[in-house]
Amino acid sequence: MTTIAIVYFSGSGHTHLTAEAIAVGSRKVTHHVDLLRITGEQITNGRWQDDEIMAKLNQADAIIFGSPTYMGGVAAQFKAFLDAASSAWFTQQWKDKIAAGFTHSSSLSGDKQGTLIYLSIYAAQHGMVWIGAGEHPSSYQGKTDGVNRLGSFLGTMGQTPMNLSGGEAVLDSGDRLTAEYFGQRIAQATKRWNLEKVAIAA
Ligand SMILES: Cc1cc2nc3c(=O)[nH]c(=O)nc-3n(C[C@H](O)[C@H](O)[C@H](O)COP(=O)(O)O)c2cc1C
Repeated sequence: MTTIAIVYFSGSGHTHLTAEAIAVGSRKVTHHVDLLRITGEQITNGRWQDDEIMAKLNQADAIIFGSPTYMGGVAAQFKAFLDAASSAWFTQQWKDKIAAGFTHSSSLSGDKQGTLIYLSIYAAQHGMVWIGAGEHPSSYQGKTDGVNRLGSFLGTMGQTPMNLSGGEAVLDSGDRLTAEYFGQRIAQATKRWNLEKVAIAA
C-alpha cells in the first residue's frame, strides 16, 4: 500500500485546485491519497497545531508540499505548519520518505523558485528524498498542451494573473495537466522506492 499526503495552504484557491489535480494524478497509481489543507485557524498564538494532520503525515510514504508564493517565499501560514512539524525532525520520523513541492503565483516569474528551493531544503533537513517535476516543456516538442509551460524542474509551478475584481479561482489547463503528471510521477516514484526498501531489508 502506497500512501501519498498532499499538504498545502491556499488563500484564494489556486494552490487548492493544483493540489486536487496532483491528487488526480496520484490516484492513477494508488487509492491512498490524502489532501491535507493548512488553514490560519489551525494557528493559535503563532503556533500551528493539528494532531490529525500530523498523524496522517507521519504514516504517509510521500509528502507533497504546496504553498502559494508570497513575497518570493512560502506563505506565513504554511511556514507556521513547517516549523511546527519540525517535531518530526527530532525523531527523524520523516527520514527516507519521498518529498516533492509545488507553488502558484500571479506573475510569470514572481520569484516562485524561492518557494521551491525552500521546500527542497526543508525536505533535505528531514532526510527526505526529493523528486523533481520531470516534464520536458511540451512546447519544445511542438505541442500546445501547456505542460511545464513555465519551465520548472525542481517542482511544479502554476501561474494565474491576479484577478483584482475577485471571483472564482481558475487554473490554466496546462498547469492542471502538469500537476496531474506530477502527482502520477511522485506516486510511481514512491511505489518504486518502497519496493527497493523491502528488497534491501530482505
Ligand atoms: C501577501 C501576498 C504576497 C504575494 N507575493 C507574490 C509574489 O512574490 N509573487 C507573485 O507572483 N505573486 C505573489 N502574490 C500573488 C499570489 O501568489 C497569487 O495570488 C496566488 O495565486 C495565490 O495562491 P492561492 O490562490 O492558492 O492563495 C502574493 C499574494 C499575497 C496575498
